[in-house]
Amino acid sequence: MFNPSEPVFYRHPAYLPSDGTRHTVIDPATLATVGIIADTTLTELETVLDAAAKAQRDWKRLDAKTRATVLHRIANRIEATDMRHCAELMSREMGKPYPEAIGEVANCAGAFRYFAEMARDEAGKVAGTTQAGSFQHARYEALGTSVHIMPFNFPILLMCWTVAASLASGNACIIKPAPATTLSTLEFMQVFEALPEGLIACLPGGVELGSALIASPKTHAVAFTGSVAAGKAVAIAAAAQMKPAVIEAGGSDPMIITAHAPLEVAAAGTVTAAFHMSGQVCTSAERFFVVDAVHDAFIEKFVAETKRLRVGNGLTRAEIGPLVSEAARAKVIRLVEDAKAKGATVAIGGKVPESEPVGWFYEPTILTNCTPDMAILREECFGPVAAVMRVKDFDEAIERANDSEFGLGASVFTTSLEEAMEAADRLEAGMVWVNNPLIDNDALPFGGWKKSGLGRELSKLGLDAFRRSKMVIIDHKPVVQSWWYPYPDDWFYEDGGRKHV
Ligand SMILES: NC(=O)c1ccc[n+]([C@@H]2O[C@H](COP(=O)([O-])OP(=O)(O)OC[C@H]3O[C@@H](n4cnc5c(N)ncnc54)[C@H](O)[C@@H]3O)[C@@H](O)[C@H]2O)c1
Repeated sequence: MFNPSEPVFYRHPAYLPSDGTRHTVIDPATLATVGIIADTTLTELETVLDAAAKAQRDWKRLDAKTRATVLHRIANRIEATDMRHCAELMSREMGKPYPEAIGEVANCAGAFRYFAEMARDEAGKVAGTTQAGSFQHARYEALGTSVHIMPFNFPILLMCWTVAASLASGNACIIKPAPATTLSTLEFMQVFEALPEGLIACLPGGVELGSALIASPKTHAVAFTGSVAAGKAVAIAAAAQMKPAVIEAGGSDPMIITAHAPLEVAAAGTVTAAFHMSGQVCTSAERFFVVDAVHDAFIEKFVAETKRLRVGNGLTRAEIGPLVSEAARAKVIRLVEDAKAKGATVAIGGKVPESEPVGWFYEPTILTNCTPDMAILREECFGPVAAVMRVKDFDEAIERANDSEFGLGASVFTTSLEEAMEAADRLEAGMVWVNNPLIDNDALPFGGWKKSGLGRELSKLGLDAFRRSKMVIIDHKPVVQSWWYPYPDDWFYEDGGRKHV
């Protein structure tokens, strides 16, 4: 059994790498080594892809009901398994507070149940026919083997969203976890026990392995979640192979506090939206636009709520764990210092906590008096920092919120129905939340506009990403069609030219 004081050396049980490189996972709270992982070699990759192709040939031929039964078994297994070890590994790998890690894993069963039933519900479309005696329809079929390239921040939940849809569509799945969160992902793989051998695999590795998976002729679809820069590279690499790719990229979500905001609720909600997982949620609220009429009252409450947060190791009673890496914290420091140099005021935080000198911690921070020339209003910060800008009114807030190359999510706190509906209409984002940020729903499409992504996860769109349509026309009463060769004589002018169609 896992011993937290001993680093783990991990080799994938099915494919033991012999001569590959290794990477070390460091606990960002203590800087201790959590594990040393043997990365997948390109030779091993071929073996895994061949096994996936073999398993997929049978999997895709199964009837939808049987496939759904297997997916429900996976969901049952997730619900029945003691996931404390997996959650603890996740906390130690990337700093996520333990209750959030256990919550993430517990939430995964829903996607398997949802896609199991959705794939059963419809497998295509029967169209009204263009002529009698013809059965004209489109059916959905599996693509083959899908590649799932994952980020560190929700290594298991986000993997389940696309893996469930892909399996339900009849595909094999190859998962490439983020190097930092390989151990918890490998630990979670036990829930796939009910699947035929070879149909799913988790391969440790970095960018080189991810690129090889996309380039391989043995893979047929890509699901990527990560930064905008990597997402662009993945989209281009997939396009070069004409492979469909769902790209879930980064963001810098706006949060609007209107003159009609319920301030108590807004202060509590924004603390979670900004600082949940130390701001390392793709839909973390980073840019705050607060209407002048309530600005000072809101900031007072926002600061008071933030004071209640405890910074510390995610395995202790702390809400704010460390950033995932030294580089991640360096970026936060750069953005805060740039904002301060350009006139921002630190309302709270703005520094490395004295209580946590070892790990990659940063205090939950509120910056006021922010202006659009500050890098923090242009770049994704991905840290526990709320950059607040005072705006004249609701219209200015919407305009400022949309002034971004990102378009993942956007949130508003208001009790005005008119403002809520206006915000839903006018915000340029793939997801809009009014009075309840960060929520998702398996039945609704998840994804971003602009540079925040291409394609959608979850919902029917998330299923369609892993299947291809085939138009099928069957004439069950065969007749010679009027337009078939040779052309009838009366289609010609007397001089031999064609008259009309
Ligand atoms: N839109 C969403 O749903 C969503 C959800 C979670 C996280 N994110 C974003 O993810 C980022 C944080 O995650 P991260 O730091 O792990 O992201 P990252 O881009 O550094 O890495 C993500 C994954 O891509 C792989 N990778 C990187 N470059 C690659 C390439 N050229 N070819 C193939 N694979 C490549 C990495 O090894 C890793 O597995 C943030 O920007 C966050 O906003 C987005």
